[in-house]
Amino acid sequence: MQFGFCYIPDYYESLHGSYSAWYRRLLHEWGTADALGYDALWIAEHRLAGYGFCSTPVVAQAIADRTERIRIGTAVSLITQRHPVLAAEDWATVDLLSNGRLNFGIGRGILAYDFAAVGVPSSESRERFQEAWEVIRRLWSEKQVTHNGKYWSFEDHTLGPRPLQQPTPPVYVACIATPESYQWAGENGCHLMVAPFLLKSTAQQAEYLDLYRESLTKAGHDVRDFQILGNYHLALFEDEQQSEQVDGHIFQYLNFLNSVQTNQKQHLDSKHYAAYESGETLWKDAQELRDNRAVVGTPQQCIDRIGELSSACGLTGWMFHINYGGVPHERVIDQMTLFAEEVMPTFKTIPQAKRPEIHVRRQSIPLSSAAPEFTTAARARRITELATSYTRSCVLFAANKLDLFTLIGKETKTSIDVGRQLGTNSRSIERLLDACTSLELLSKENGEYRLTAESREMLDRNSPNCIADWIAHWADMMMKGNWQHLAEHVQSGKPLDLDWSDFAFDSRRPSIQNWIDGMHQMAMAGHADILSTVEPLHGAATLLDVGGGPGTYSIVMCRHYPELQATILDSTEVSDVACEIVRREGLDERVHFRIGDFCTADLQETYDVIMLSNVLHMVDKPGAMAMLKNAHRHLSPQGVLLVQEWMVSDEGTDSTLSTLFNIHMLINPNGDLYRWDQLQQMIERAGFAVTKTLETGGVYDVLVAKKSQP
Ligand SMILES: C[S@@+](CC[C@H](N)C(=O)[O-])C[C@H]1O[C@@H](n2cnc3c(N)ncnc32)[C@H](O)[C@@H]1O
Repeated sequence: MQFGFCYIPDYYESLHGSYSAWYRRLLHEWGTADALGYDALWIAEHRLAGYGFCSTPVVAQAIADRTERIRIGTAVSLITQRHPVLAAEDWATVDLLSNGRLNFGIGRGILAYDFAAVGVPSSESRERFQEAWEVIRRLWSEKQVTHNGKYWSFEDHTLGPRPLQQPTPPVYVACIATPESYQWAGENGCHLMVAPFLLKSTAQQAEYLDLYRESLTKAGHDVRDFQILGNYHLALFEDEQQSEQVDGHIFQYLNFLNSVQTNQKQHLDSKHYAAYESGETLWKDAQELRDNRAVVGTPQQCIDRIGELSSACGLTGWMFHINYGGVPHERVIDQMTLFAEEVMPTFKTIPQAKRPEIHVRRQSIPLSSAAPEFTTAARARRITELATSYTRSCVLFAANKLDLFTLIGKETKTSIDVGRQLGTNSRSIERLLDACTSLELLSKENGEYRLTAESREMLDRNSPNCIADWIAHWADMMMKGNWQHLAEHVQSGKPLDLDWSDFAFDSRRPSIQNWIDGMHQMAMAGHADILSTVEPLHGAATLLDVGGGPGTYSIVMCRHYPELQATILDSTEVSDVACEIVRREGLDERVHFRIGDFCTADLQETYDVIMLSNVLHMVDKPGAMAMLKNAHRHLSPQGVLLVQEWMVSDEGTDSTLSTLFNIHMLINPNGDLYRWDQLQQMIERAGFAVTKTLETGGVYDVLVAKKSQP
C-alpha cells in the first residue's frame, strides 16, 4: 500500500505570511515526508492565485533538491493548457534532475478560471488532453517525432533530453466523474488517481473503478500492475478531544472551494463536464465530508477507515490532503509523524529514513532548529544495522542463487508452493521469502508472495532487463572475494591477485562467466542505450572499444549505426567469453576482436570513435593517463572519445555506490575512481577537450571529448 500527500493548498496572507515564508514551511513539510518514509508527494497546478501552484515544474524541482527518495508527482499537470513540447521538456528535465523520481499525473483541468487565463476553451479539453498526451508520450519515448494534429503540429523534433525513466515516467490519470476518462486511462495503460469524496457514494466510485479495470484488461494489461490512489482529506489526532480543531480547517477549505466555484469568470461548458455540475452540491457540505468522506480520527480509527475504504474500492494507495484550510505547519508535521509511526506500519514496511538530519520528533519543531536528537538506544540500533547490513546482501544472493524470482515470476505463491518446487523445507523458504519481503523485493498478502514491479523487471530471468548474473557476480565478489580481508588489504596497501577459477559462490557457474554476463546485463539495462545516443555518430565508420569486456556497447552501437565496424581490445580470456555473446547477437561480421593491453598497444591505425567504458578505473592513475594518451594517438582528427565511468562525489565520502566501489577497486585490480573535475582534467591533459558531460542517473556517468590538439 502506498501513502503520500497531495498538496492543493489554499494560501492566505493573513495566516501564512509572505509567499516565501509559506514556501519555506512547505519545503520543510516535504523534506519531513521524505525522511519519514512516505512514497510520494503530489502537487497541483492551478492559475488561480492562492490555490495550488502555478509553476509546478519549478516547485517539483525544489522538492527534488530537498529530498532523496520520495517520488514527486503532479496531481495534476494541466496538459490541455500548454504547448505539449514545452510540457514534455520541463517534466523530462525534472525526471532527470530528480534521478527518475517523477510520477506524471495528468488531467483535463476543472477550473474555468485556469482555462480562461491562457485562452483555451474548456469545451476543447478532452480532445486537447488526448492529443497533448500523445505528443508528450512520443517525444519521451521516440527519438524523432513529427506530429500533425488538430491543435499542435511540428516536424522532426527530437526532445533533448528525454526523461530518465524510459519509455515514460509512470503516468497517472486523474478521474472523477466522467466514465470516458476511466475508460481512456484503462485503454492507455495508465495508473489512476481518484477523489471519491467528490462522488455521491463509495459504491459509485467502485462502479467507475470496475469500468477502469475492465478497460485495462480489454487492452491486454494485467490490473495488478496498476495503482489506484484515493484522494482524501486527512485529520489525525491523538485523542478524541482534539477532534473539534479539525472541523474549522475542513470548513475553511470547503468555503474556499465554494468561493472558487462561484467567483470563476466563466463556467465550465456543461456539455463536457456534465457529471461535475450534478456533483457540485455534494462537496459543499463540510459536516458530511468530515463524517463520511474524509479520514478523520485517532490512529486506530484511521486504520479502520483506510482498511474499509481500500477494500470497498480496491484502492492500492492514498494521497492525503494534509495542508488545507490553514492547518498550522506544526500540526502538519505532527500528523505526518503520528501517521508514519502509528498508522502506516499496519499497511507496509516503512523504508529507513536516509537523512537522519531531518528526523522529526513528534512535538512541533521550529523551522530553524530541525536538528536531530537521537537517543543512545537509537544510535546503538543504527550501528547494529550497519554491522548486519551484510545480511541483506546474503538474502539477495541466496534468493538469486535459488532463482526464487524467476520461479515466482508473474504468479502468486505461498512458501509451501515454492518449497515444493525447490524440493526444500517450506519453513526455511518462508524465512527467506519474508526477508525478501522486508527488503521490498517481494510483497506478501495473506501468506502469498508476489514480485514487486522492481524485482519483476530486474531479477526475474524472463525479463529483458534482468540483472541476475550481475548479482551473481557481486555474490562471488562479496562472499568469496577479498572483502573478507579488507582490514589486511588496507594495512598492506596491496590488492588480491584474483584467480577466476577459484571464485564461484555458486559452483555451477565459473566466476568469470558471471562477471562478463553480468556486465552485459548491466549494459543492456539502460546504459548501452544512453551511451549510444549521447553523441550523434553518423558517418563514423570505425569504433575501438577498449576493454570492451562482453562487447555489449559495441553490439548496441553497431545496431544504432549500420555503417559502423567495431573492434574490441581486451585480454584472451575475456575475449573468448565475449565472442560467444557477439555470435549470439548475430554481429560477428561487424564486431571484431584484438588481444592486447591498451596502455601500451600500438594498433597501427586510427578510429573514428574510441570508447573507454569502465576501463579507466581498472588501473591506477598513471595507467589511466597512458590509456587516455594512447586513445589520443589512435583517434582520427575529427574523432569522438566516449568515456563512461563510476564517478565519486566531490568529497568522495557520500553514501553513493561509488564511495564503496572505490574500496572495491582498491582491493581488486588496484584501480582508482575519480571525481568529475579530476577526470575532466586528465582527459584534457591527454590532449582532448571535453564537449559534453552526462549524469545518467544510473550506476555510471558519461563524458564526451574531441581532440583539442592533433
Ligand atoms: C569493468 S570491465 C568493462 C567492460 C565494458 N567496457 C563495459 O563497460 O561493460 C573492464 C574491461 O577492461 C579490460 N581491461 C582492463 N585493462 C585493460 C587494458 N589495459 N587494455 C585492454 N583491456 C583492459 C578487462 O579485461 C575488462 O574486460
